[in-house]
Amino acid sequence: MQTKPEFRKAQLKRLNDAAKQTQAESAGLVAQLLALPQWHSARTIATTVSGPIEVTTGGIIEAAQQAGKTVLLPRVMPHRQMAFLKDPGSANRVTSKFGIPEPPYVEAAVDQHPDLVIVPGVAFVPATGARIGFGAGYYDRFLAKYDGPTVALVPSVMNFAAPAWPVEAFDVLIQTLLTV
Ligand SMILES: Nc1nc2c(c(=O)[nH]1)N(C=O)[C@@H](CNc1ccc(C(=O)N[C@@H](CCC(=O)O)C(=O)O)cc1)CN2
Ligand SMILES: Nc1ncnc2c1ncn2[C@@H]1O[C@H](COP(=O)(O)OP(=O)(O)OP(=O)(O)O)[C@@H](O)[C@H]1O
Repeated sequence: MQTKPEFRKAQLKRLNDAAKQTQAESAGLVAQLLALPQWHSARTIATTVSGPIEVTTGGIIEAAQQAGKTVLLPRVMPHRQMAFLKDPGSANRVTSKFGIPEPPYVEAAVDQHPDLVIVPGVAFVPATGARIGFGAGYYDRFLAKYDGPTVALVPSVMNFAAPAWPVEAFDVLIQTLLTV
């Protein structure tokens, strides 16, 4: 089996090649999310601002706002921690050195206990909930301390019948995986 870094490198190439397909699949995955009971009962939702190779999250953010839910976005912090902060609106996000728009750090806007966390990644095994992300362990660290519901939107290029990477003890399984 490939190591995690080897698998991630090959998978990132596949994600780049499939970017248009992933964009095309996003609306259907978001529609499934909006039908979940976990979505309806959540007052606060943690998601991300998606990049070009990820499932488009703009529709999630809009739907949450329209439903009166609070949108929380991650900000990368020292020691590979993430703070989830209330979305200040697209005009007030600050682009990190990794190119991801993030909320500025405002202590009063931190909420580490969202009612629902939508987890990004580069590959998933829907049958088991296994996930591999971009490789810094941010979500694994966060989810280790989070006990609420988790969901991932899995486009076809990220869908694996079995893990093609080593699943380790600290890898947190995702509870609900939505597929095309
Ligand atoms: N749209 C989106 N936002 C997200 C994530 C995501 O997966 N998608 N994240 C999901 O986690 C967090 C940011 N994730 C990151 C993952 C890796 C690196 C990274 O590899 N940076 C350096 C290496 C740094 C290091 O090794 O400490 C690099 O690219 O060289 C940065 C941010 C929070 N925001
Ligand atoms: N709960 C944790 N506490 C401390 N370190 C952790 C924890 N979870 C993962 N790590 C560390 O994070 C590093 C990256 O893990 P891994 O390669 O699984 O990241 P990933 O799941 O792809 O990334 P991410 O979760 O950011 O999307 C590993 O070196 C691992 O030791």
